[in-house]
Amino acid sequence: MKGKLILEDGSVFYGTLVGDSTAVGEVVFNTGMTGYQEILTDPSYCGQIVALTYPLIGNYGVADLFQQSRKSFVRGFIISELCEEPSNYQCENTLIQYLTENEIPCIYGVDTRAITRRIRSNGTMKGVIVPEDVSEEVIKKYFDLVPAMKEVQEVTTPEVYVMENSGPHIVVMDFGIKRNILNSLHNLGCKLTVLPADATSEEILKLNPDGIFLSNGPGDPKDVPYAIETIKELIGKKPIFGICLGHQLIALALGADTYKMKFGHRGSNQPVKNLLTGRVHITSQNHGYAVEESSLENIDVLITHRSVNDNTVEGMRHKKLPVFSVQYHPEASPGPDDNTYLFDEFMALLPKGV
Ligand SMILES: NC(=O)CC[C@H](N)C(=O)O
Repeated sequence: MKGKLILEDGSVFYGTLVGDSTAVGEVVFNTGMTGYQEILTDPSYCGQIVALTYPLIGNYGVADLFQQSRKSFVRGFIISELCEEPSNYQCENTLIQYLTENEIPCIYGVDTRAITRRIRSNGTMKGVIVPEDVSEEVIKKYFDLVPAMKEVQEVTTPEVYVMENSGPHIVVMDFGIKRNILNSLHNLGCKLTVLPADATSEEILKLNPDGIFLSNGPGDPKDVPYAIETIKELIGKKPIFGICLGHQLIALALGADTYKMKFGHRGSNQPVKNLLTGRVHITSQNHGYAVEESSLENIDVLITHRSVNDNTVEGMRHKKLPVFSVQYHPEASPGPDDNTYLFDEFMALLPKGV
């Protein structure tokens, strides 16, 4: 079926819909050449319509192995050329079938580079995907739909679960965690107890963990004030490591501030400088908010990493307490393995970690 994507600035892009896709969300772009299934199932994209800048998507199909969470939480997907004949030894299904079976709205055959240029000039915008004949009036109604601000509640685990192991015990606060973060910690021997986002500090400390991990997740970090309060109560009591949303929540809990970036960082080729070693690592990223550097001035933290592209804060460490975090995704999936050393650094902070 023919369809269109309408952006908040009034621009319209015509293409083909998978099924009779309809979607409304914040339109963002990802520059990764591969990893479309990991992007689809990364809960941090909940509430967003993702445009992929790489021109050919679907060419290696989909497989359960790449799944990063129980389902896809993206509101929609925008593709230039959708490959319907994948070729790969791991391929279990075609992308188009996966999108259809999982009812993920998608428009393809559109100029994703033009869309990206719009977003880069105007900043992240709301967008709507609809069949071609849908009237202006209905489209306006979609735009007026206030996006649900409860994304973390939508993606977090509904119940506590444990991944057994013989090493240190980590409590994971799940704000929308990617499977490869859990696997990265589990592969290092950690026993993981995964708690919902609204777990209290008493519930966490009662488990007497060796360390606490704060996950990635969707939306504005300021939309989860209850988690900020919990983290305030945990800082200094146990070693803490945070990734992406977890990093932003640590900053807010320490009294620093976060802000919305113009169009964010999403892709698997983002250069980040480790200021402690001087080395530049290629990183996988997916974030639209960042920690405000000036707000860290009077707080006891050291900026440890910076984006080489725009100098924004990409990592920090408390000067006295065992708390550190990064804005990017060291577990990759998709992306390079350059940054797995951060999980080793977390292990080194734990009483039973090495
Ligand atoms: N990957 C993440 O955890 C994203 C964090 C936050 N939702 C942001 O967009 O900045």
